[in-house]
Amino acid sequence: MKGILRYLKDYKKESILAPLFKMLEATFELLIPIVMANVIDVGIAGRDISYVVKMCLVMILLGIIGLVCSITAQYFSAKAATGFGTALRNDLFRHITSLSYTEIDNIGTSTLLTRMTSDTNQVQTGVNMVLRLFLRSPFIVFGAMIMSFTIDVKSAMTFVVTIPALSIVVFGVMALSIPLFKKVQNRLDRVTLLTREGLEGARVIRAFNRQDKEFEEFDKSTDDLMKFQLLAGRISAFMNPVTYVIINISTAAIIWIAAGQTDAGIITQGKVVALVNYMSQILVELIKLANLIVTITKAVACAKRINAVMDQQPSITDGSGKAAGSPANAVKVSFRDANLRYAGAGADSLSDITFDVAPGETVGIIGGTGSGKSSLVNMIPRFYDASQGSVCIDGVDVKDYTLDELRHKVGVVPQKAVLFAGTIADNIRWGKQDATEAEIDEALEIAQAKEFVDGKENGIYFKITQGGKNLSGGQKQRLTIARAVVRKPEILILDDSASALDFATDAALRKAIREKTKGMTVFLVSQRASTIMNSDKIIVMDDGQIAGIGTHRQLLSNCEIYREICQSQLSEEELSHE
Ligand SMILES: Nc1ncnc2c1ncn2[C@@H]1O[C@H](COP(=O)(O)OP(=O)(O)OP(=O)(O)O)[C@@H](O)[C@H]1O
Repeated sequence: MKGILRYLKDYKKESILAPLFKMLEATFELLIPIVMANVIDVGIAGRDISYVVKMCLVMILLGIIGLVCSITAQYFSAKAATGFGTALRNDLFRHITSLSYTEIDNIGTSTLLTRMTSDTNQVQTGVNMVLRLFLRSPFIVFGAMIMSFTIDVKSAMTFVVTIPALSIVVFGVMALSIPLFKKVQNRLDRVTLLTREGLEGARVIRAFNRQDKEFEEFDKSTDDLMKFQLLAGRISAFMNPVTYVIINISTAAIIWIAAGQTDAGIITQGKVVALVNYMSQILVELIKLANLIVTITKAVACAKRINAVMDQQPSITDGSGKAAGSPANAVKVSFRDANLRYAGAGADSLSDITFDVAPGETVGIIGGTGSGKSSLVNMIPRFYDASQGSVCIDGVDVKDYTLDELRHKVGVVPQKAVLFAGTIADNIRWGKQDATEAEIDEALEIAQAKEFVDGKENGIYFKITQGGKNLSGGQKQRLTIARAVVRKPEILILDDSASALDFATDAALRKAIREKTKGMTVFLVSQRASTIMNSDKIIVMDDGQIAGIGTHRQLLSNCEIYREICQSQLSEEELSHE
C-alpha cells in the first residue's frame, strides 16, 4: 500500500485539505449538542422564545457551515482519489505492456484485467474513504468523550464502559467479516473469469451446444459467491441490533445517573440531552470507522495484488543497442545450439536448434502440431529468449539489440489474426505510422487483400469493428500480413498466417512476397507442404528438434518425416517437383 500511495504525490494539497475540512465539519458537529443544551436550559426553561429562535438559527448556521466543509472535503478527496486512480491505472497499463510473453503467460490475461479494473477501483475507493474519515471518526469519538467529561464526569463514566463494549462488537464483527470479504473477492474473480471466457467463446459455446453446461458452471460460481456474500451480510447485519441494544442500555444508564446528578443540582436537563446526543454521535462514528477498516482491508489486499504485478520485471529487456547499424552479414539469421524451456515447464520445448539463413532467403518451417515451429520463430523477435545457445541477426546476438531496433528489423504475422477497432488504414498503419495511401495499397496488394478491400464501402477507410468481427477469417489474416509488410522489415515471419486462405490465394501471396519484397528474408511456418515446398530452405521440426534441413527435393530423399508429410498431402506430380 505504501508504495502505491506514491500516486498521490501530485495531490498533496488535496490529501491534506480533505481531512482538515472533515475535521472542521466534525468540530461544528460537536458544538451542536451544547447549543441544544442551552436551548433547553435557557430558552425552554425560561420560556424565552426569542432565545430559542436565536439558538435554532445558530444551529442552522452551524449545520450550513458543516455542510460547506463537508462538500469541500468531498471535492478534495474525490479529486485526489480519482487522480490517484488514473495515475495508478496508467502506470499499471504501461507496466503490463512492458512485460514479456513469459510474465503474461504466468499471470494470465484474466487476472491482469481484474487488476486493471476492479482492484484499482477498490484501492481508489479506499483512498477516498481514508481521506474523508481517518481523522474525522476518531476525532468525533474522542471529542464527544471529552465534551461529555466536561459536562459531568460521573455521567461520562458510562462512556468508559460503553465505548469498549461497542468497540468489541463493531470490531469483532469486522474481524469476522474481513476474511469473508477476501473469500468474496476470490469468488468474484472466478465469476469475472467465467464471464470473460463465456463472452469471448460465445460462438464456440453455441457451436458445441455447451450453453447449458456453461450456464451450470456459471450458476455454481455465482451461487458460491452469493453464499459468502450472504454469510458476510448476515454477520454485518448482526452488528446493528447488538449495537443498538448496547446504546439503549447505555442511554438508560446515562439518563439514570444524570437524573440523579440533575436532582442533586449538579447538571441541568439540557446537559443530559447533550450527553445522549454525544452517545449517538460516538455510535455512528464507530460504525463508520468499522466500515472504513473493512474498506481499507479490501484496498490493502487489492493493492498487494497490484503490487505483485508491478513487481514482475520483464524478463526480456533492451540490449546495449551497440548492435545498431551492424553491417550486412553473409548470414542473416543464425541459431546456434539454441534450447527453449518455457517458465514452469519440466522439459525443453526446443533443443539443439542450429541453422543459418542467408539474406533474402525464404525458409519454410514444417512439422506436426506442437513440434515447436512457433516456438522457433518466436525466438527471433525475442518473444521468448533462448534458455541456452544463441540466436543472431546479422551476426549479432538478438539480446544485444534494443527491442525497438529488433522489432523494426523483424515483422511478425502471428497465428491468431488480431485487429483493432478502427479503419483498415488505421490497422495497417500500426506497421508504419506514416504510411501513405500508396504504401498501404502496395502492402494490401502483396497480402492479396487489395481486391476485397476495394470491394468494401469506403475502401481502406472501411470501419473494422472490435476484434475484426465484421471480416472473415481469411480477410483478417490478409490484413495482418499487410500490416507487417507495409513496414518492409528485413525479416518477415508468417506464423501459419495463411491457414485460412484457399490454395490459389496462398500461392498468389507467396508469389507476391517473392517478387515484390526482394531482399527480405522470409520465414514461412505452415503445416501445409504446398505452402513451403518452393522455399529456398525447409526446416522440418519434430518434437522440438530439427529432423531435417534442405530443399524439397533433398528432404524428400533424406528426411523420412518430411516424406511422410508430403505423401499424405501432395499429388504424385508435386512429389516429383523440383
Ligand atoms: N507459452 C507457452 N508456455 C508453455 N509451453 C508452451 C508455450 N507455447 C508453446 N508451448 C509448448 O511448446 C511446444 C511447442 O509448441 P509450438 O506452439 O511451438 O508448436 P507448433 O509446432 O507451432 O504447433 P502448432 O502447429 O500446433 O501451432 C508444445 O509442447 C507446447 O505445449
